[in-house]
Amino acid sequence: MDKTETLVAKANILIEALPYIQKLYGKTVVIKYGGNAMKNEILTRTILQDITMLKYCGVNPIVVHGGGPDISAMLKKLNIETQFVGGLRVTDAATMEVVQMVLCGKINKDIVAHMGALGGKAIGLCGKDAGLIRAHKKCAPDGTDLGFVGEIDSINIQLLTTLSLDEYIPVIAPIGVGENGETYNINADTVAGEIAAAAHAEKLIFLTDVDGIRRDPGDPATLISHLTVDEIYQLIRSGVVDGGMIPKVEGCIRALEEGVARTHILNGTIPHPILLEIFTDQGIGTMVTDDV
Ligand SMILES: Nc1ncnc2c1ncn2[C@@H]1O[C@H](COP(=O)(O)OP(=O)(O)O)[C@@H](O)[C@H]1O
Ligand SMILES: CC(=O)N[C@@H](CCC(=O)OP(=O)(O)O)C(=O)O
Repeated sequence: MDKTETLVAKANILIEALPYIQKLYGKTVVIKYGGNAMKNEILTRTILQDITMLKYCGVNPIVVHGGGPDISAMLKKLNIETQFVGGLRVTDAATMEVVQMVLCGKINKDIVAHMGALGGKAIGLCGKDAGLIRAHKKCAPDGTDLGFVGEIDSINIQLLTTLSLDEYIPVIAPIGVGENGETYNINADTVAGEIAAAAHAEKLIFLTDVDGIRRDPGDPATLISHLTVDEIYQLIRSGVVDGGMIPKVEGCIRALEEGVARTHILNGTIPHPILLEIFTDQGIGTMVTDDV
């Protein structure tokens, strides 16, 4: 291949993205970046590059991040025991302080700084900023006292719209604020689902540590590329979808209820998962929609 042919081949790759960019131009894409997918700095960089690239293509990404493993590691260092009930961390006052420090003080600021270094105007927020996520104490179905675990009442979507229109990329830590200023710990998947629903986003993407939903959770060859909401309910009932996957599919269902067209569960431990999903025909991972 001579120099011109190489340049034309490069240009063609860019041009292939055009129809996908046209479809998403000016639309909102909510991306949940899970703690289990955040472990490798080089891969994290490719994800933050993808998000920055989306913004420069005229798409409005909103990022919600997790950080469960980092919270657990910090609690362990501090000799604070941690317990999960139904996938939610039982959060007493001491745990809440650590959750807030790790999510808002460390992970949120690290993501914002990395995205800033890549040229993205990332702005770090938690639910306390301008009442972004209002919440009240959540009651577990079995009556367990979950402490400061929150249930979402409302999302200040106007704040996110304003920031997106001003070219910012909101990066949100999943902490809610109560009526009297209480701090609440909320599962990041739940926050992402509610924000996608409130924003009437075009897409909701969960980046996790598996390639999507599998018929046999231990066997990568059983990846399911498309599921409807009815099929998801069957998979939950049969125990195939379990543990940390449950809040993700619930987030998908919540977003679909509010008119979000497509929701996806993707592997965040491979390079450029977002661009691969958005800018290629085949897509990757599992797509959940409300019809066939
Ligand atoms: N049917 C399934 N297919 C794939 N993974 C599943 C399934 N059911 C449960 N899981 C589990 O869900 C996990 C992802 O959730 P989680 O660990 O909470 O990730 P994150 O930190 O990204 O939120 C997977 O690592 C896997 O162990
Ligand atoms: C109530 C509750 O469980 N909150 C989560 C918030 C962080 C989170 O959801 O992080 P991942 O997405 O990495 O799991 C926690 O304390 O771990």
